[in-house]
Amino acid sequence: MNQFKGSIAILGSGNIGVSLAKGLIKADYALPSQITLTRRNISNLSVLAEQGFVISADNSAVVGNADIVVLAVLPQQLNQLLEQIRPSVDAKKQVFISVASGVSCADIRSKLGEDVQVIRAMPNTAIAIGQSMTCVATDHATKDNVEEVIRMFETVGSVVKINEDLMTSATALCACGIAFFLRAIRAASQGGVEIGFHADEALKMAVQTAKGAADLLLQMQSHPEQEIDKVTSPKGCTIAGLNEMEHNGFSSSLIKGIKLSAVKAGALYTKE
Ligand SMILES: NC(=O)C1=CN([C@@H]2O[C@H](COP(=O)(O)OP(=O)(O)OC[C@H]3O[C@@H](n4cnc5c(N)ncnc54)[C@H](O)[C@@H]3O)[C@@H](O)[C@H]2O)C=CC1
Ligand SMILES: O=C(O)[C@@H]1CCC=N1
Repeated sequence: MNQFKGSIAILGSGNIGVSLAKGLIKADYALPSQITLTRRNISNLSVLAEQGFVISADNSAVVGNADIVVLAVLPQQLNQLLEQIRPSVDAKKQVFISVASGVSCADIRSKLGEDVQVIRAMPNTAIAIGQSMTCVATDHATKDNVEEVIRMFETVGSVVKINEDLMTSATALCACGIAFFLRAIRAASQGGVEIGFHADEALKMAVQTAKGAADLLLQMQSHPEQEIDKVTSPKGCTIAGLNEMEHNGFSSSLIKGIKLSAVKAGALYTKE
């Protein structure tokens, strides 16, 4: 695998920033010494410093030395960050990757300069273990820069390039989506406890069952209903349980939740 040669800055090293940093190292895309992590309170990053990452609270200085800059603060923290780094931006040197929900490439260019290269990426927290579903979009970045960003995120999971206007939908389905599936696994394990298993074994069983379901679809390239049909014996216990769940709104609640998350994902940022 071709290691990235330059320097990466992750500005805002919270949940997703740190997950990305860990994933890139695990995938051998870069060495810890090539990645600088910033955060307002850097004492929270001391464990990562021990692992060889460069740690800083000075966003502006870090941007000046970086080739790839990942913007990983909350949407409501972004404008302040962009103001801090603007003096250090060199449109010919850095490529900006924003993972911030609901902030367009044009919004970022309007703060950093119209000639700046901005690509949006929407990963999920499974990026820490190389299993992210990441959607990538841009409105103007060069083909070479988009290809490098796709290569970067492909080292830590799957990538789909989408139109920028679908980015909030991707946020709901994939970035929020991991929480929805995690809650479903938790609920299944709670059901397992009610029918006789200890919590730890119920969780283990639910996790492996969920993993098997996902892998069946990935490896067989089949449709969920095709696989469900193989489980539901006539007059059997699966169809009884499944229909009871549907009567209680199982699919409907998932669809409604995803739709609400998509609306919210587009409404977290104010341009000022
Ligand atoms: N958490 C997730 O699963 C995903 C989050 N995102 C996006 O990633 C962004 C970050 O989300 P989280 O990691 O969940 O939030 P978080 O709150 O865990 O991380 C944000 C970090 O930025 C730091 N920060 C704030 N202002 C700063 C500044 N001026 N300089 C340096 N650091 C600063 C905060 O101290 C915090 O550690 C958001 O825009 C969110 O929409 C995108 C995909 C998935
Ligand atoms: O909940 C959020 O707002 C962020 C964006 C997608 C995942 N977490």
